[in-house]
Amino acid sequence: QDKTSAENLIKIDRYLISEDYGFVLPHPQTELPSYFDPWMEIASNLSQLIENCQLHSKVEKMPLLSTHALTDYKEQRLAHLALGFITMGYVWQEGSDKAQKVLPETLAVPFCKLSEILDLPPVLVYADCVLANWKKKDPFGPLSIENLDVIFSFPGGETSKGFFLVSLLVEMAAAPGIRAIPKIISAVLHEDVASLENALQDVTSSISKMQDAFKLIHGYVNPEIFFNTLRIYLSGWKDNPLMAGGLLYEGVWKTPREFSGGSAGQSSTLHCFDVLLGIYPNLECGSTAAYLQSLRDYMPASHRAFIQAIALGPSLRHFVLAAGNDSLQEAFNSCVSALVALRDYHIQVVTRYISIPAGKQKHRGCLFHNAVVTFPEKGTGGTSFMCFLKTIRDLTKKAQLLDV
Ligand code: HEM
Ligand SMILES: N#Cc1ccc(NC(=O)NCc2cnc3scc(C#CC4CC4)n23)cc1
Repeated sequence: QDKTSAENLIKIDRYLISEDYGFVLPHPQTELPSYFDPWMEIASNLSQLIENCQLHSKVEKMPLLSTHALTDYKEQRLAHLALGFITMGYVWQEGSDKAQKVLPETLAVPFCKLSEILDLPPVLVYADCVLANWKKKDPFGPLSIENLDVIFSFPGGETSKGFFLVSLLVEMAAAPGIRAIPKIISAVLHEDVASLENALQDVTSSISKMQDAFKLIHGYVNPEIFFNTLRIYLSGWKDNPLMAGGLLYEGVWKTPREFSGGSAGQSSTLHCFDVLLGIYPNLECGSTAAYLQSLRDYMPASHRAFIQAIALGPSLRHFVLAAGNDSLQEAFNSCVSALVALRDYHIQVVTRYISIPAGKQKHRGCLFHNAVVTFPEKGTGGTSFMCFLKTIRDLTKKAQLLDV
């Protein structure tokens, strides 16, 4: 009885996770009822409005709209996405050293209302601009980068679009791996070594396909534009020296509130593989563990619950160790190695897209506005997020099962 309940606990469709798209929102809505045109016009022309310095006046003139009409889940995700883009544009349009400290109530009130409904924070999150920010150009065409487009983008044009679409394709490549997780859990529960080995191979091949998709970044994202333009718009207002106390959400809270910048640490995919394989950044890693844990609050509630359900399930590691079966152990270890390779590749990309452009940056002060604003700045070389990425990569390596 408890086996079937554990198996029911882990069925992905209960968590708004798609068989084909994983955590990606399938076929996102791209339009809202015309009542919301004031929001959609601004969000759809954000780069132009910023470049022509018209964004502020457009937002000030925006009517205070009610979110009552937004009853459908995909409408709510689209509205949170649109208001998220407008908010980041509004706060950062004068550059990272002249942040807007007050968000007008015509933006703050509906944005916070929608955030409450969706259990997301009132800041642009990964689930918005990567998972829900896409459409096919030709609806009957393939899911290839040439046939995909974003719904909204920031200044930096093709680079902004490329960054979100490449991340989307990596998330789509993860779908077979996510789909294999319930199979792994039930194989462990039924001590079915053969099915377990197959399901682990599905995860391994899915992770290597994620890395293949990742390679597209070099053709679609320009390092200088990423670092000097796009990065600014992903920044948040937590522990941010220039926004002490955070952003004032007018008409919502009387005092300013802090929220972290967008981070891919908010992607549920790697959290799932980490928990499945027993890669827990434990407290000895200090800020890494706390930081990763805090990122789960920035995920859709149902995705967060799925990660929790895996954590509460049977331990895959213990079962593989106890089985003492070489080929099973190899299947487990190749899964871990694929994850290490993906994180190694990611670190190389971060070096090319952040460390090198940062090194060319004349005024070093601008480095303050990381999207990850939770680490004290240590200057470019040992810059804090690089330590975070290397810590989590090294933790992944340690998850290998040594020959017993
Ligand atoms: C120009 C390309 C990229 C740059 C500069 C970049 C940079 C970073 C940085 C600085 C972090 C540290 C935490 C944060 O600030 O979010 C991070 C974390 C992360 N990034 Fe990226 N990233 C890039 C592309 C991607 C892509 C395409 C993916 C695939 C989905 C990805 C997945 C992740 C994940 C999962 C984390 C959390 C840390 C981990 O679990 O290893 N990144 N990235
Ligand atoms: N200097 C500097 C510096 C520059 C960048 C960062 N961090 C950063 O861009 N995080 C976001 C990220 C990392 N990897 C991936 S894939 C998709 C996304 C996304 C997104 C939207 C924002 C939710 N991301 C930190 C420091």
